[in-house]
Amino acid sequence: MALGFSEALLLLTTALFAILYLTRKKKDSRYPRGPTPLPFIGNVHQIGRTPLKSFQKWAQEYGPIYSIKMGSVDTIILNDHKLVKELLADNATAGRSENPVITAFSKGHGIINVDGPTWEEQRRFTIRKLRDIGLLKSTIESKILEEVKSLLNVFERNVGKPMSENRMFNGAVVNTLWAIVSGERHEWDAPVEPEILKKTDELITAVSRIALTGLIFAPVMRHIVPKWSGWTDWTNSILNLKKVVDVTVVSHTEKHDPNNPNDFIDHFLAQIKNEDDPSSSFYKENGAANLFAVVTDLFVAGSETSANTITWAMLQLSQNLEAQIKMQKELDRILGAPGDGSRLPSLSDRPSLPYIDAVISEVLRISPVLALGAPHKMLQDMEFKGYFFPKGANMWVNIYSIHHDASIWGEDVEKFRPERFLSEDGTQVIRHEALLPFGTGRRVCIGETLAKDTIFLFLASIFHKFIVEPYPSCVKADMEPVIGFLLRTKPFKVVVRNRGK
Ligand code: HEM
Repeated sequence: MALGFSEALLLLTTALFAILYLTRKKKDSRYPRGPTPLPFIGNVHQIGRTPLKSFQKWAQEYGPIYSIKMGSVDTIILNDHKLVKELLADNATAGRSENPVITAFSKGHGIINVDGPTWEEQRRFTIRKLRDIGLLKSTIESKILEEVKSLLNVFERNVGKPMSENRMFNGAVVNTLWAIVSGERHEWDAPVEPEILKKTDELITAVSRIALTGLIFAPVMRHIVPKWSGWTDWTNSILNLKKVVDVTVVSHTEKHDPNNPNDFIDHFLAQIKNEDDPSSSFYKENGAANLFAVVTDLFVAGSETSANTITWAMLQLSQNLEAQIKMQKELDRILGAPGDGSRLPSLSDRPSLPYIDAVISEVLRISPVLALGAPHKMLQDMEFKGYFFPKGANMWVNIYSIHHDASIWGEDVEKFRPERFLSEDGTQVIRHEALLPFGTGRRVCIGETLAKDTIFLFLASIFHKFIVEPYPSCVKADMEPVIGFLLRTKPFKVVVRNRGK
């Protein structure tokens, strides 16, 4: 009897599943347990529309270390801050995924998406140079304050009008980073948007799209549905940003004075010029490729994360007027009452402003914008507390679940309460070991200090000058995050009033 098409398809699929099941590689019995995966898609279908809740549910079911399969990739999820700190300090966990969608961005260069000698060399150099630039007289602080002044003007022009959260801080944050990297400053609030801002925005939109279509978990889609999956926009946006960065690099090369570096690109060019070791990641063309990759890494890692965190702070403070007023009283004590006699905050005021520090920690706790950090890859087999982690497996830190664990933070874990980061008399900031918004260990974020300085100066300046209230339709805003490449707020509006008048 001849088989019909659907019977043949069913037979073929069953046979395929059976072959996959029988030939699957047997895992070491100490490999972490987890929900049963399907062939090809793994556990992707079980993650659903509320991934953070699915991850939390699995942690309750399988414990602080469990495993899932993202497509065909073995992925270990860590949910306990003490275990995370111990594990991520070990070089064996410091690799990065070889996902072709992600590596299209950097092709073996830069910091974020590479491991091995290139990563070590580029990371060490970038940390050192960001610190050096921060110590120079034209400090990072003055560059941030330039942007703060522009932002205050925008707020001033909008007093009494509804202001949408959408892209409220992106221009100012990208400009801060661009000023540090290239020494150039653009009017981001000008009628014609600067190219660097436009292209960074395009790239971030493209990243959000590939997070939504699932391209990262099923890279094969780039060959089958390149447009729909977001692959075409993703690769185009990389090329477009590269063109803008290249123009700036060329103009820096033409004017380059190795004895007088002014910005990050100048420092990098001097390093390339002095490098005579062919195995170095600064050597000739390799150095040039790393320059582009590191500059774009700083943008991608630094701009949306900082801008989104400031947006979360706006939302929380507009919804929690009591905390906002406390913050303003503290600011008035140090900067003077808002108005003609007062001044802008500076980084040296920070130790005298513990409440703001506590507000920033609480925002980073409740809304860690990189909720699952950045995936790590096991560089070698590892045995750890009775578990076995094989070389090549991915490892994610569930920062969100650690930050929302009632056994660590107490029953009011979902409440915005900056006081949890203050001593009883309110004068000292408490550093909590389970607060990990920047990750930890060998791969910890290199921009933590810059991000905290930026967030501090932006919030202190805005809230000293303005009262920020919810727009009437947003009085009880929905605080649930929108999940994509980053945790974002749902759309909301605020109205600002001048405090000094
Ligand atoms: C609120 C702002 C920020 C947050 C929440 C944040 C968070 C993070 C996290 C969770 C990681 C992953 C750590 C890991 O792999 O375990 C990371 C990595 C990184 N961040 Fe940030 N970040 C922020 C701002 C910045 C800024 C301003 C810069 C640079 C100017 C930056 C540069 C980087 C780089 C280059 C990496 C990769 C480090 C590596 O792979 O070795 N970040 N960040």
